[in-house]
Amino acid sequence: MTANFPVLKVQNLSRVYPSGDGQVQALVPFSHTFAPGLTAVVGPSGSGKSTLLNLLAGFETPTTGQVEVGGTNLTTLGEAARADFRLAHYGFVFQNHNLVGILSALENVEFPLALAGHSPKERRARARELLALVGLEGRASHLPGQLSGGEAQRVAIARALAGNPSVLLADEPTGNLDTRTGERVLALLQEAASAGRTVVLITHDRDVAAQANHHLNVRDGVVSLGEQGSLVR
Ligand SMILES: Nc1ncnc2c1ncn2[C@@H]1O[C@H](COP(=O)(O)OP(=O)(O)OP(=O)(O)O)[C@@H](O)[C@H]1O
Repeated sequence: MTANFPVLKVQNLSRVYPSGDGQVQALVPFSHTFAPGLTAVVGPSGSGKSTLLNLLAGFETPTTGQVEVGGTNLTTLGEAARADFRLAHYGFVFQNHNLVGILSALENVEFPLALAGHSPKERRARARELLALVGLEGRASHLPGQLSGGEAQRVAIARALAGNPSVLLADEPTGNLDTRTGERVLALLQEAASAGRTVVLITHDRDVAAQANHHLNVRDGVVSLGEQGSLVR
């Protein structure tokens, strides 16, 4: 069953970085409404994919334009309000998964729920449920260093889903994984997308891109709507 999650929309979004005496136009202004489902962002190295993801997350400030989720303009929120907004609406799955090394798998999944003010009992129950969803109920007490790469990535997905986010941003989440584990991680992201979330995934993998519902090509900072894999290296 799909839920109605708030829509992710960008208007006239661009980013210029200073570079030596000059400037790099990392992202040329573009407008787009992300449809619910899985969007693959593809393009050559240095084309602007990470810049786009960082802007969508509000980690970077746009040079022009804005990012909106459910009509709220992320760009004009102050730092603290933006952090709260992110906690409520976003989940992140990055390749180095950013798990907290001294916390167990279960505690890592609980972490965003603790920040969001859920009671210990409530967050433990939800974290257990999510670890089971990603097939890791047997690894709850493992530290990240005691998990395989694929297991750690699945913990990262469980953590990203903990706050029931509208928007899930993933940067090469299958990049380090063997084919079978990568497929499992992708299936979890697809499941999150088919529930009605907007999942935006950067990938260099043609097979991963082929499984997305929507495609954005980025080349020299220019974003275009693309057929699957047309610009994947
Ligand atoms: N903080 C920064 N300062 C200056 N230039 C930057 C900065 N971050 C990125 N760039 C430049 O902006 C362009 C886009 O970089 P970006 O990291 O978005 O590319 P990418 O498509 O994600 O590349 P890759 O696939 O290699 O990760 C590149 O030319 C890069 O050198």
